[in-house]
Amino acid sequence: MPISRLSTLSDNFARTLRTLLAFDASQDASIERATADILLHVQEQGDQAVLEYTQRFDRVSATSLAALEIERGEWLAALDALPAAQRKALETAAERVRAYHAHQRAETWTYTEADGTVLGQKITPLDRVGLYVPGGKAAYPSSVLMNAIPAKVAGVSEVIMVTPTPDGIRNPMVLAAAAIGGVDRVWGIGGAQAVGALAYGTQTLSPVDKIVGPGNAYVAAAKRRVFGTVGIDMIAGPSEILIICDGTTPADWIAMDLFSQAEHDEMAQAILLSPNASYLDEVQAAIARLLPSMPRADIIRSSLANRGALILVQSLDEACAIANDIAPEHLEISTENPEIWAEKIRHAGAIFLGRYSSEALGDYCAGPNHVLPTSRTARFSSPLGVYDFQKRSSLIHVSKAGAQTLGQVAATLAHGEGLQAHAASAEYRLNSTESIS
Ligand SMILES: NC(=O)c1ccc[n+]([C@@H]2O[C@H](COP(=O)([O-])OP(=O)(O)OC[C@H]3O[C@@H](n4cnc5c(N)ncnc54)[C@H](O)[C@@H]3O)[C@@H](O)[C@H]2O)c1
Ligand SMILES: N[C@H](CO)Cc1c[nH]c[nH+]1
Ligand SMILES: [Zn+2]
Repeated sequence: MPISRLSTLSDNFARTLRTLLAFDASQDASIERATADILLHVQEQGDQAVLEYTQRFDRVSATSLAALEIERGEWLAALDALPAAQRKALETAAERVRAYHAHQRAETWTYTEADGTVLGQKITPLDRVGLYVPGGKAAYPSSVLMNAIPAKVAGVSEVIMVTPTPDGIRNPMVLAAAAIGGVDRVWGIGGAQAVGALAYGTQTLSPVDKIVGPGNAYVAAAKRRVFGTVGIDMIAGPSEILIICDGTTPADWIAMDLFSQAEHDEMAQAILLSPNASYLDEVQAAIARLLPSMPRADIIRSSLANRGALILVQSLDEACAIANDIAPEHLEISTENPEIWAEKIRHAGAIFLGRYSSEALGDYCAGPNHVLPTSRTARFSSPLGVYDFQKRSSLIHVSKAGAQTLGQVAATLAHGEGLQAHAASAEYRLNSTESIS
């Protein structure tokens, strides 16, 4: 099974690791060109461009964009028809995701100074957001919940979901999840054209204020490009898993954890760090043995061959340092006393502690969000959360007494900046004889 074996002791380790990580799919030149082209056409031609790209990439035969809206009746019917076990699992996951995200809700706050001046921060939910739910190579009902629930917990009034329907096939579990998650409208469109439609609006689809959600390299590149016209949450591209293992977790478990992210996409990245060379041999053997039975073996094989690695480290301390450099989307710490190592981790989208916390549980139902920063952006980005759907406005209510002290400070600074109107605006209120409060 071709997967790179690296050792931190080899001379070229740092360079090899960089090459392995360097590939940022959303920056790939051909993907960038194609995405720019698609966005331009959507901006210029609206509905017609979205329709044509959807026909081309998703092989959908609709003749108007309006025909690609999936009506609420269809989601409710999908929910009703869902096998009981699937419905229960979706509802359980939704409940856990809601409970977790309720902790993130920020509230408006104020405080009052001695002279009666009130300062604070007002929290307002966004008006209208677009959720991108991927659907090219797999259907993601779980991503519907992960996107929609924090938006609704934040109080967003209009939640518009887009998701591709390859060959025109509408996934019933995705539609049922839209009903459970409280989505307002659903469109069967995907890729860069869907991001463009949400950002610029078309004749049929009104623009949104912010686009959130994960997607493939085209989606990630499109989100990067429309940022500024709309807000975006982060770059959540092809999935990544980094595992630190002390060598005592069953090798099959770790092999399957690597597969679990590799199976998303040929561009997904799965890496194992261990100080135990014979354990890396065991995991490699487990990969070779288990892979042929996986339905998505081809995707897993490409992902592991192109972007995967089993890396021999000198110590778990060194593994933590490498993890911080990689800043993975998901980090599993599969060791004794994982808390000790977790304390040393500064950059990771989500940290899974202990041998029983498989990353797959976080993907579906642990509660925290599975929309996470990829491509090393965990150095500065956070998981999708309620905070992505809330914005803050500063509140400033200066009392008459406060205007006397603040007015002097402001006027002095304004004169220093040579901005006389600013100074005068503050000074008018000094020792004012006006009786207004
Ligand atoms: N980071 C996260 O939180 C997270 C969560 C779930 C999934 N993911 C990732 O999301 C991705 C989902 O990818 P997907 O492909 O299954 O679905 P997707 O919905 O992201 O992409 C499908 C769309 O890509 C476009 N496309 C495909 N080939 C194209 C081409 N040659 N030119 C232009 N456009 C093209 C099409 O419009 C198609 O509708 C995976 O990489 C997965 O790892 C990430
Ligand atoms: N691992 C993905 C985030 O990178 C999320 C997901 C959804 N379904 C399965 N996995
Ligand atoms: Zn996953």
